[in-house]
Amino acid sequence: MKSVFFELILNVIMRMIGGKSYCGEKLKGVESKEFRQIVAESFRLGGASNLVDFLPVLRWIGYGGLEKSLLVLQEKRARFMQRLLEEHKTKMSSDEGKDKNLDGQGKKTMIEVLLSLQESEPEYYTNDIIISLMLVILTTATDTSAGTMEWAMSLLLNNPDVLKKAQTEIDHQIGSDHFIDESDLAKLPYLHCIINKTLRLYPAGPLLLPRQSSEECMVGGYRIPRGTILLVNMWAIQHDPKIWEDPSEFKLERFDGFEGVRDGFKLMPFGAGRRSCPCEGLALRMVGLALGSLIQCFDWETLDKGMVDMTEGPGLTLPKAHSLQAKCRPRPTMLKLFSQP
Ligand code: HEM
Repeated sequence: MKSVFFELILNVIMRMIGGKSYCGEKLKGVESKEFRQIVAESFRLGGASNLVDFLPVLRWIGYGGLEKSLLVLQEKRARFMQRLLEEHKTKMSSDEGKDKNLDGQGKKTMIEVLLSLQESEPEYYTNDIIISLMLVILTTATDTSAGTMEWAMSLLLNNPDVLKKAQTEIDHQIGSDHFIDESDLAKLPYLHCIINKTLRLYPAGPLLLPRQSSEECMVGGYRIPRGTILLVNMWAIQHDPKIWEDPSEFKLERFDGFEGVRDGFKLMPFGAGRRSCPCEGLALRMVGLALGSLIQCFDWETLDKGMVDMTEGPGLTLPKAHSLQAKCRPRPTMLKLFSQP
C-alpha cells in the first residue's frame, strides 16, 4: 500500500507545484519515468549511511562515496525542476498563458506564485531559491504523509471494530451519493481521532528537526551549554507511560472532546515553534481524504486474514519494517457511484 500512497502524494504535490501529475498507470512517459527515478534515488540515498562520516581517512584518499552520489542526484533534480520552471516561464509569457493558469482550473501553481514574486523581488526569488523550495516541499511531504497513511490503515486492519465504526460515521455523515471531499472532513470527528492516534503512536518525524541551544539552559535538570545540538525524542514523549495511560494501546475514546494536536506539548507529531511543520493543515487534509475515501469505498482485509505486523523499521520517518499488503472489495453501496462516468 505504501507505494500507492506514495504515488498519490507525489501527484498531489507535483500538481500543486507545477500543475502536472507524474505517477500512475496513465503516465508512463519519459518525463514521468525520469521523475520517478529521481524520487526513488532520493530516498535510497537519503536513508543511506555515509562511510566517510565513520572513517574520515577515506576522504583523504579521494573516496567520494555517498557525497559524490548525492551531488550527482542533486544536479539531476535541479535540472528536472529547472525544466519545469522554464516550461512555466514560456507558457506564462505566451498569449495563451497570460489569460489562463496552467492547471486549467483558475488556481495558481506554486511555481506561478513564485515566478510572480520573482518579478517583484528578483534579488531574493532567484531560480535557485525557487527550485530549492520546490525540492524541499517534495521531499518533506511524501514519505511522511504516505507513511502515516500506511500506519493508519495497518491499525484499522488490526482493529476491525474501529474500521467498522469509521465506515458507519462516513455512511451517516456523507452517504454514498458522492465521494468524500474536503468539505466533508469537518463532519468526521472519529476519522480525525484515528489520524491523531496514528500520529501519536507512529509519528513520521520521531526526533523532530535538530535544534541548537542559543543560550546555556537547563532541561530536565541537565545543564545544556550554548551551541549544543539537541534532538527532541517526540516518539518517547508520545509513548511515555507517565503521561499516557496504556501508551501502546489504540484507544480512540482518549481523544473524545480533544481539540487540536498539541495537547500541552504531550502530542506534537508536527513539532512546535518556528521550525514546526508548515504544512500540517495540508497533511491532515491529504491523509484524511485518502483514508476517508478508502473507508467509504471499500471493505478491507489482510491477505491471510491474520494480524498486520506492526514492527517499526529503521529510517528517519519511522517506516514500517514490513510494508502493508491488503485486499479490498468495492462496497456494494458504492457501485452506482463507481459506474458513473
Ligand atoms: C503526516 C504528515 C507529516 C508529518 C507527520 C510531518 C511532520 C513534520 C515534523 C515533525 C517536522 C519537524 C518539526 C519540528 O522540528 O518542530 C516537519 C517539518 C517540515 N515539514 Fe512536515 N510533516 C508532514 C507532512 C508534510 C507535508 C505534506 C509537507 C509539505 C507539503 C511538509 C513540509 C515540511 C517542511 C518544509 C518542514 C521543515 C520546516 C523547517 O525546516 O522549519 N510536511 N514536518
